[in-house]
Amino acid sequence: MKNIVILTGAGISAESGMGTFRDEGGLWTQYALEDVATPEGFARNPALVQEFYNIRRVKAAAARPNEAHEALARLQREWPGRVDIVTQNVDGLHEAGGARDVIHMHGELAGALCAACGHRWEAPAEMAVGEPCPACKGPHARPDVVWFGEIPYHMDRISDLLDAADLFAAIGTSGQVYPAAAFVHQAAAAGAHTVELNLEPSELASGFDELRSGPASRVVPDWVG
Ligand SMILES: CC(C)NC(=O)[C@H](Cc1c[nH]c2ccccc12)NC(=O)[C@H](CCCC/N=C(/NCCC(=O)O)S[C@H]1O[C@H](COP(=O)(O)OP(=O)(O)OC[C@H]2O[C@@H](n3cnc4c(N)ncnc43)[C@H](O)[C@@H]2O)[C@@H](O)[C@H]1O)NC(=O)OCc1ccccc1
Repeated sequence: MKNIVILTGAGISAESGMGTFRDEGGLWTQYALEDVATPEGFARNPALVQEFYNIRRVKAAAARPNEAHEALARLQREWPGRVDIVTQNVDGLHEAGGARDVIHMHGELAGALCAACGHRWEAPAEMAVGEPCPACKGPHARPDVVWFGEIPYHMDRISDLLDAADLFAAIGTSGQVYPAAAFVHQAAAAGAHTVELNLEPSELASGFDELRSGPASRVVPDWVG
């Protein structure tokens, strides 16, 4: 039976009030990516970075999944083959919508990571600068998210899933950030049928076999059927 791999981006959570990065009024119009989503930015001004993620963590905790998240969870439950969800999003809305085994390739707002010893634990709603690590007691806590210049999580597992995909779908992503933006090519090379579901065709649209345009809360349930 067909193996389905689904890549999601900020667009799937837009209608849940999470905003996106590069659209009108997006996060990267309010903050400089270099200042808040790079290790160098964290070293320069950890207070600004913690503020940036504290605001998003509180927002994500209050957000509700939308019909797109719920439709993907239903597909996972009802499809006789594999359905793997790989997300670039750091919110927990896929799980809140009922999905399981979601692969967070860019980390999660709900997680804290010790930059010194690598220990991971559940992040407090508001993480302070110099938040102590419960393991090494050092003041090196950071959000457990993947910043630019850092290696995304679970890349080997994702690569194996792409090589075995029969159907690849990208939902709500602009295709401007690598290595996620290259997944469609790896899946296509493995013989997968590829479909992009987005508000409007992304920069990568020509690389897909099929395009479905419109708000995720409508086009994803329609696509799942
Ligand atoms: C800017 C870009 C050029 N930079 C990169 O790609 C760099 C690499 C790089 C540097 N220079 C380059 C030059 C050329 C190519 C690549 C590079 N990448 C990295 O550094 C990555 C690490 C990148 C991760 C950075 N962290 C994020 N987030 C976590 C933190 C946080 O969230 O704060 S990235 C961040 O932006 C990414 C893309 O954003 P999208 O989700 O696509 O959101 P966007 O706003 O852009 O688009 C929204 C879309 O939704 C649509 N939409 C809106 N509303 C709706 C709606 N209602 N319904 C449907 N669709 C909708 C819109 O039309 C739009 O198309 C997301 O992944 C998001 O997580 N690491 C790495 O490469 O390591 C080595 C490596 C490589 C291979 C294998 C191993 C190691």
